[in-house]
Amino acid sequence: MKKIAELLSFKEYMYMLICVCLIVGQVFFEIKIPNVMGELTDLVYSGKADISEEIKYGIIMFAYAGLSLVFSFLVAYLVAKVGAALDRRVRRQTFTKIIDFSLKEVGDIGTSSLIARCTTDIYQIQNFFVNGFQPLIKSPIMIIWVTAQISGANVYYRSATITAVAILVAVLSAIAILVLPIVNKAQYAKDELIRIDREHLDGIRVVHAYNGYEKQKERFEEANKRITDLLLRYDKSSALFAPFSNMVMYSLTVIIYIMGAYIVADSAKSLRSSVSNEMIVFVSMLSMLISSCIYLIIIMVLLPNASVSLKRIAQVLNKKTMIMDPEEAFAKDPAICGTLEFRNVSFMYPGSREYAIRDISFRMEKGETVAIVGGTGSGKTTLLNLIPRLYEATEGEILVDGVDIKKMKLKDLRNIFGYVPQKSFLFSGTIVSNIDFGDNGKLKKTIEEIVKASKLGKADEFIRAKEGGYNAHVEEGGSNFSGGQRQRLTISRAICRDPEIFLFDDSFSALDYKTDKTVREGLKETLSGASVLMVAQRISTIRSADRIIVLDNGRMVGMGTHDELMTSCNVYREIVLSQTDTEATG
Ligand SMILES: Nc1ncnc2c1ncn2[C@@H]1O[C@H](COP(=O)(O)OP(=O)(O)OP(=O)(O)O)[C@@H](O)[C@H]1O
Repeated sequence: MKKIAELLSFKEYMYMLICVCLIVGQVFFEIKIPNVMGELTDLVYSGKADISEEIKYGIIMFAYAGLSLVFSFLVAYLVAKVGAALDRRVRRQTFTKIIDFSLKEVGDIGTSSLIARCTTDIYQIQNFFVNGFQPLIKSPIMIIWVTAQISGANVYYRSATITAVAILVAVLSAIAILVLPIVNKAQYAKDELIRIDREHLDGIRVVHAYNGYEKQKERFEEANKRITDLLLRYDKSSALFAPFSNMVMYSLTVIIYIMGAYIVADSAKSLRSSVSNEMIVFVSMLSMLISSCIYLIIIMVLLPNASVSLKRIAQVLNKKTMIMDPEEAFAKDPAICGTLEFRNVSFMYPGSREYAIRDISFRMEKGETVAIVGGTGSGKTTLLNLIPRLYEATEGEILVDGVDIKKMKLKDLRNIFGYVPQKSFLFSGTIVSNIDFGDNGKLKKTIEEIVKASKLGKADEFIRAKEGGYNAHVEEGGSNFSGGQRQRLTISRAICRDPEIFLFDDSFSALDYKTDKTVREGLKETLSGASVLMVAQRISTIRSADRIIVLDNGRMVGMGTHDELMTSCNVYREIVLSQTDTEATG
């Protein structure tokens, strides 16, 4: 809450203050109306009123009602203005926070939940603020003011009112308390629904190819039913609000009229007009009092929705980012570049009890090409992900250019690498915006440099063949490109970054053997200064590496050249033999 409150500017706080003043004005004018009505009734009973005087009272009441309406409109306008600004800032703040999250924090909350929090939860908060602010401030003021006004009224009226209000508040508050856990569950059930939708869309090819509709429908239906049941329970509980409140209000009005009738009958004839007048004014005040109580309680029903959303946003904003800049950053020596060292590095995924990699030590010199090979799940990707600190090593040290990566500014560290992930990822935009992506602390790339990188990544030819060439549109996830084309574009992106160290995570797997070879040779010739750490499954891809690291079950079981490992490392030899002769020998 504090974090959200901090997002408002001084000017916006002033707007809120003005709103409060306007609401006080609104209440003042609304309360004036029954008082004027009382005076008019007195006048009518006295028999001294002429029509012009009655019209005068009518105009006064009309003016009060009009002023209250204008004030209400001004409040709504200012609140909408502040609400829109708040909405925008909460959205920005949440997105900025998520951008800083490491894979661990994203995993902790879950991608679908993060999407829901950035969209529906922020909307709930904004909606509550815009629609709830006015009644939230106005109702208590109205209740206090009206109570003060009717405090001098007949003791029977007062006792009946106090009893009715007490019943109303107790019952409606109990309903509101009942509703809170339902809202909480419904919000999380929505996350689950988004997760299923997302998964279905991501895996749509598999669903179609495997006729998996029924299974998907079942999963969706299950989650959908859960959310419908919860919403139904919420609606059923909230549905009691209006009828119950109306019942209390009408019953009380009837009770007051019955009491009034007895009181008038018992009064002296000369006092009857003023006693009936008191009753009429009291009933008008009463309707204001009860409707304010109802508004306040309706707000209490909407509040759980907003407060759950607020809590979910606060969880994101307060989540500690585990991977961040050190307090005192270490500037690396510019003369040393392209070296990488692992010192007894181990890593365990959050929530896992087993090490994904264990006690890894090696050193890569500038300009060297080191390949990592190993069976499925042996820890190759994990090892690579630790270098740009996508995850934090559990034990040991990783040094880049002689500096512990934890002591470097994240931006400086990541500027050193050209990272190509296992799954080629393209952003929606153009080819140019995808190749020239991010910031590497150097000058913005020229189109010539982008083309040069694309030529090296063997992407230039198909880019030119595309309609629009380098400005061709890239759809979400790069879905209008083939797997191989996506891989070449992501390789070109890494080359364009002009890094000291390339990190390739099985980045040549979707290329045919010839292209794989040409790209690697091109890289070696043109970027002879850059070091390369590459994960690859194909022996033909890694065979010419200066050194090959063999992983097995997270442990390093061999290191050396292809020929050395063929004689010294069983695991390596088995991998080579398991591949066809053509693949193994290139
Ligand atoms: N996010 C994660 N959470 C928990 N465990 C994980 C996670 N990612 C990977 N693992 C586990 O860590 C181990 C190493 O996985 P990793 O992806 O590094 O293997 P890999 O050698 O790259 O495999 P492949 O060749 O199949 O890509 C595996 O046992 C895997 O199940």
